[in-house]
Amino acid sequence: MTDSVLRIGLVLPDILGTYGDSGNAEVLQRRLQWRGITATVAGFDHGEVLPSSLDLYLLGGGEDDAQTLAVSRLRARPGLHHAVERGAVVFGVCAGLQILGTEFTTSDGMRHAGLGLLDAATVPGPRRAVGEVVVDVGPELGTEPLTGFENHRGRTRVAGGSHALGRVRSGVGNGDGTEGAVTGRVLATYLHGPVLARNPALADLLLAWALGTPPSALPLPEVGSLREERLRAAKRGRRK
Ligand SMILES: NC(=O)CC[C@H](N)C(=O)O
Repeated sequence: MTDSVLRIGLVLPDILGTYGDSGNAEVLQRRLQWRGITATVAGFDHGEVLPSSLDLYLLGGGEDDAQTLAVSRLRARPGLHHAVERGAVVFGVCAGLQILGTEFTTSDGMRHAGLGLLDAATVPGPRRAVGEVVVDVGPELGTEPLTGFENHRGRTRVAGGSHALGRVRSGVGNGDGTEGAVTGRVLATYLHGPVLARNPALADLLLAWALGTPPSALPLPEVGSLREERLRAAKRGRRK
């Protein structure tokens, strides 16, 4: 972070951003603003060059074709890799998770190289995973349980260079009981929502990484009660 302004970039919002994932940028910006910290949000469409100088990058979800186009654009230029080498924070959702991994196979059986920023490989599952998810976050990150909505066919195996974000209490996630993947400051999940609106602790974890220090507490009781309600709803609607 330079000049006391945190710079947030939406990566290819024209093709990656199903289920309002671009709203994650708004959540981060607003949570900083409430603490008196200025943040800028800029979107970089697929015709534009993605700068490597930003503090925090967001990748949303997308259909198979959209994510195949996205990965070809991102592999053609080293912007995101240079940013990660500089210590920037990267947050991916669903297709974003799959793209950040080493490789993914789409529903048509085509295998595509990923960006290799996470040690995670994705193959199609037997059916789409659709519904509410609750995730118990691993002790490495230690935030409260996450809630979100998933809609994906891919199943992801996290290997030794990354660790899972957590374990699913309900829902499918990666498909083997785990959810998401993390390497350093690159973190990804299957959860839509926008997930950072539903899980402020995760938003603040990303902000702590980007700021280099945990942001001040932000007591918003209504956000807490909404979270409790969603956890209860996920329990009631638990999938078999
Ligand atoms: N919601 C998404 O981003 C879907 C990702 C991917 N196309 C899948 O179906 O697995």
